[in-house]
Amino acid sequence: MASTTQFELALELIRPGDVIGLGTGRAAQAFLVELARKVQEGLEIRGVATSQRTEALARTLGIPLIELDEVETVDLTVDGADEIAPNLDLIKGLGGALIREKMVAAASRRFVVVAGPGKEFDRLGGRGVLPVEVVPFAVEHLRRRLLKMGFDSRPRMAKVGAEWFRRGLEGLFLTDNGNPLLEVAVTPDQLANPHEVQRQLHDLPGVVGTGLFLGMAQVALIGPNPVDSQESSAEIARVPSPDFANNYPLRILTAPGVDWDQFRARP
Ligand SMILES: O=C(CO)[C@H](O)[C@H](O)COP(=O)(O)O
Repeated sequence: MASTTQFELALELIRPGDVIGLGTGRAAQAFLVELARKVQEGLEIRGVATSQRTEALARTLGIPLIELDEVETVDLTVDGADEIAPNLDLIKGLGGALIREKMVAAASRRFVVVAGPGKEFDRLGGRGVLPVEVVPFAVEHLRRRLLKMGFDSRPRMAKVGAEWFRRGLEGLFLTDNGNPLLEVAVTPDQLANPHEVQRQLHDLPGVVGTGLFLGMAQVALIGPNPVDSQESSAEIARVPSPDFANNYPLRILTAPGVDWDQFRARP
């Protein structure tokens, strides 16, 4: 158990024939590398990618892919998170894939978060940023509407040089859906009732979706994540050395009402 990583433990939840939701971000991609190894050894699964970036990496690694359109349910989704609250409410989407990630998670019988240190917060909003995807029409108008609701925001700008950041009009970052991403400043007090905030934001015409993933994750596996740069997929291919993994305790968090042993056994 000492040298088990969060990615190896997530792998143990997979059964032959499963459809696996493939998350986006460093932790999700480290899981992809482990999954690819199992596929090479003969494990038969099909993956549903949550972003173009993940799709490209999965293809490179030889993981068979299908579209979400082809299935009603995904057996297991493994994805990262930006914030994990004690009840496993999450903030996701700082990697820009929140809408597809949420669609795949919503279709999943089981949704497991893999994360490195630093993602756990006593209260949602601890990191101070909530990603919100909006339509490209009248972004400044939308920002003013948000400000009147008490939410300051700024549009994410395209990062030149990182291949997965698509450059949009006026230098805005655009998601895989072709939409800008607003980084909304939030505090734990503002997110004290995250369901209400979710409702308010969804009620605003022009908002496509938020990075609030409420009541969706059943398990979070927190452990070493050795990938500390998103600058190239070469970085992503780095996997934990046994020594690195040994130095971090693996922690298993469950949502209210979820028992790890039952979850793991999966009838
Ligand atoms: O939601 C996400 C992408 O939209 C990522 O899962 C989240 O940003 C965590 O990424 P990382 O594992 O790189 O810290």
